[in-house]
Amino acid sequence: MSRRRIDLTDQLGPFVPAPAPDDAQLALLRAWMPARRWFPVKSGTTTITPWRSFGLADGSDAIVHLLRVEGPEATVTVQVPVVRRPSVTHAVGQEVPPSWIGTLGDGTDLLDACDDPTFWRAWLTLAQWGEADAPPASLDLAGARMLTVEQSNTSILLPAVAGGAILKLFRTVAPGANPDVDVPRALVQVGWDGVPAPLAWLELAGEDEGDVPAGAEPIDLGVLTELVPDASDGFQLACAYATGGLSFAEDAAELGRTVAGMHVALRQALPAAGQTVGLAWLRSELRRRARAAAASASVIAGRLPAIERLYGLLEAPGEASLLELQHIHGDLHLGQVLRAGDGTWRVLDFEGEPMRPLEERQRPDLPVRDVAGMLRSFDYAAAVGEATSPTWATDARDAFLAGYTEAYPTPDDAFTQTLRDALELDKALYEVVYEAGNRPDWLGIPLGAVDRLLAHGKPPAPDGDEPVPG
Ligand SMILES: Nc1ncnc2c1ncn2[C@@H]1O[C@H](COP(=O)(O)OP(=O)(O)O)[C@@H](O)[C@H]1O
Ligand SMILES: O=P(O)(O)O[C@H]1O[C@H](CO)[C@@H](O[C@H]2O[C@H](CO)[C@@H](O)[C@H](O)[C@H]2O)[C@H](O)[C@H]1O
Repeated sequence: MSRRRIDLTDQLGPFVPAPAPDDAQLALLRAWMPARRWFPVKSGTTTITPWRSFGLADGSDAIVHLLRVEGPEATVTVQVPVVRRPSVTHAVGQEVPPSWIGTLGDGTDLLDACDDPTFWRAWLTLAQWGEADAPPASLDLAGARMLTVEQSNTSILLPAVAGGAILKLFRTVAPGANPDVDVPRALVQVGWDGVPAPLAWLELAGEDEGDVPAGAEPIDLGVLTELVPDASDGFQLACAYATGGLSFAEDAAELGRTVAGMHVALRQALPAAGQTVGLAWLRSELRRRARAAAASASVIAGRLPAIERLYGLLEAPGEASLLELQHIHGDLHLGQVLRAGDGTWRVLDFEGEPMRPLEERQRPDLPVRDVAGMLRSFDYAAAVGEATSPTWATDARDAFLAGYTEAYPTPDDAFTQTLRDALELDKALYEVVYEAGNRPDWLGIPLGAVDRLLAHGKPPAPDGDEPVPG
C-alpha cells in the first residue's frame, strides 16, 4: 500500500550524519551482538562491519548503527542504536542490565539505546505519524520500558503514549517496505479489527550502493502500534491451559474464526490478482526448502528421502489444477496472537518467517500455510505446558479447524488434508532449524512432529525401497 513519502532524495530526513563505530566500539559490538536473541545468524562464523550510521535530528545523543552481518549463507543488515552514558558499577554477582554492551576506555558505558528514554522520545518525535503530520502534543513516557521477552526484534512498551502503544525496532532491516508496517495498515483500512493499528513509523532514505540503482528504496526502522489492553500472549495462555488440564478448544475455535477473518480481509486489502501455483511447482519448492533445512540441521538429512516421498503424495485429481495464492501472515503461531480482555484475538507481526529473505516473505502464498503454522503451535503448547490430557492438542486442533472452516469454507477432502500435512511438515522442518539455532533443548518438539507426520503420511513402500523413519 502506498505511503505518503517524505522527500528524502537529497537529505537524511529526520537523521543527521554520525561517525561509524570506532575500533573500540566495534570490538564491544562484535562481542555483544551474537549473543542477543535477535541476532539473525545462529551458527557459523560471522563478520560484522559498519555500513551506515546516523544520529537523530532532535539533538539527542543516540546513534543508530546499521551493521552488515556476513554469515555462512547470507549477509544481512542489523540495526543497533547506541548511547554512551557514565559507567555504572554493578555489584559482583549482580546481572548487568540487558542494554549494557560494554565499557569503553574512557570509562563510559556503551548501551543499547532501545532502553534509553532520550532515544524513545527522539524516535517518537521524528517518526511519521499515520496520516497526521505530527506526534501528539505531549509524549508521556511514564511506565515505559524495553521488553525482555523472546522476540526477533526489540519492543518498547509505552503505556502512556497515544493512549497506550508499543514501539518495535526492527533488528534485521532491508530496503523496501517492512510488511509489519504496511500489512496491518492495509487491514485496518479495510475495516478489519483483528489487528492493532500502526500509529507511526520511521524510515531511512535509501542510498546508492555499488550496482544498486540510484534511489534505492527507504529502509523501515520501526513501527509504533496501538497497545492491546489487558492482553494475554497466546502461547503463554495455551501453555497455562495445558498445564492446568483446561481445554483450549473454545479459545482455539475463536482463534480459527479470527484467522479466517484475517484471510478474508487480506484478500480484500492486498488483492493478489489471481496468482496461482501448480502442484509440480509446489512439490519442487517444498523439496527445495527441505534440502535447505537439511543443509542447516544435520538431523534432517537422514529423513530427506521420506520427506521427499511425503511431498510426492501431493497430487490432486487433475494434476493440472492450480492453487490460488493470496497474501497471508506467513509465520502464524500462538506467540503471534494476543487474547484481549474481552476474549477476542488480535494478530501481530506480519514480518513473515524471520529466517527467510524479505522478498520471499512478501510474496502471496497459500493460506493453508498459516493454518498449518497454528496447528504446529498447539503441539508446542502441549509439549511445553506438559499437557496432562493426551487429547489436549488434538482437541485444540479440531476446534481451530472447525472455527476456521466455519468462517472461511474450505473443502474437507483427502487432498486438503494432504496439503495441510505437507505444509505442517514444511513448518516443522523450519522449526527444527530454528530450534537447533535458538533453543536446542526444544529440538525434540518439532522433530517429534516431523516423525509423526512422516509416519502418518507414509506412502505404500515400493519393493526394495527403504522404510520411512517413524
Ligand atoms: N499491540 C500490542 N499490544 C500488546 N502487546 C503487544 C503488542 N504487540 C506486541 N506485543 C507483545 O510484544 C512482544 C513482541 O511482539 P512481536 O511483534 O511478536 O515481536 P517480534 O516480531 O520481535 O517477535 C510479544 O510479547 C507481544 O505479546
Ligand atoms: O515470533 P517470531 O517472529 O520471532 O518467530 C520465530 O520465533 C518463534 C518462537 O519465539 C518460533 O515459533 C516456534 O515456537 C513457538 C513457541 O515459542 C511456537 O508457538 C511456534 O509454533 C513455533 O513455530 C517461530 O517459528 C520463529 O519464526
